[in-house]
Amino acid sequence: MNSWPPVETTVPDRHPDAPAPDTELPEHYAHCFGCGDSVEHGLRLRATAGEGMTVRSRFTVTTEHQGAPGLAHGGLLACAFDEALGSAVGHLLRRPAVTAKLETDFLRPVPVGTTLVIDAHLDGIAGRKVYVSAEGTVEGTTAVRARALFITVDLKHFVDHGRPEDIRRVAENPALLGRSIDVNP
Ligand SMILES: CCCCCCCC/C=C\CCCCCCCC(=O)SCCNC(=O)CCNC(=O)[C@H](O)C(C)(C)COP(=O)(O)OP(=O)(O)OC[C@H]1O[C@@H](n2cnc3c(N)ncnc32)[C@H](O)[C@@H]1OP(=O)(O)O
Repeated sequence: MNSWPPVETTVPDRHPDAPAPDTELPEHYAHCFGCGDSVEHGLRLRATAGEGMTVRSRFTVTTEHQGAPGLAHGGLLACAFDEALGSAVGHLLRRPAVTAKLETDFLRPVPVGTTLVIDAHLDGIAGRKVYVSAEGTVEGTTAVRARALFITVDLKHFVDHGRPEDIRRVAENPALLGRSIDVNP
């Protein structure tokens, strides 16, 4: 296995405004496929802040998430990890960030009807680069591991690149961003 993080990093402190351990984390965007309650067949990940630089997420696999009969689609599992890892970065650092690289190891199939518990850990930062990893277990057995590089960005990143009508909807109704992000800090 390659060394991780792949570059020299420092381990940051939790942001002073990071949610306390055991706090249930809100969805970050109502229309997010990973966590949004408005997305009918979305993953609806639920997350809780952990101790130190950790966040625990849970994803229950439904019939809409199949790739093979009765088994979760690997791409959707990767999506669940993207969300879980991004949630750790966003909530613990209180900074917007986007995924630049995401790698997954699928060790065991994940059946429909089971809940994957994803423990994400923020491993280190180097400038704008944030390295984070996670392990997903089903009934105590490791099923998926993932590692990712997130890059911190300004909120302007989303305004510049997002579809204008969606940006406008959020500006008109900031509640779409849940309680995670203060658009007028
Ligand atoms: C007040 C705020 C509070 C906030 C907190 C709220 C709580 C929030 C809770 C929850 C959060 C949400 C959870 C969501 C989870 C899902 C996230 C997603 O799915 S994001 C969508 C998919 N990803 C994209 O769309 C990115 C597309 N890519 C880009 O836009 C650019 O490529 C970007 C921004 C990633 C980098 O572009 P550049 O121009 O800004 O910067 P450059 O110089 O290219 O890269 C910076 C450094 O990173 C390295 N880098 C970039 N990409 C790399 C890669 N693929 N592999 C290795 N290194 C890479 C570069 O080599 C450079 O390194 P060197 O500083 O020179 O050492």
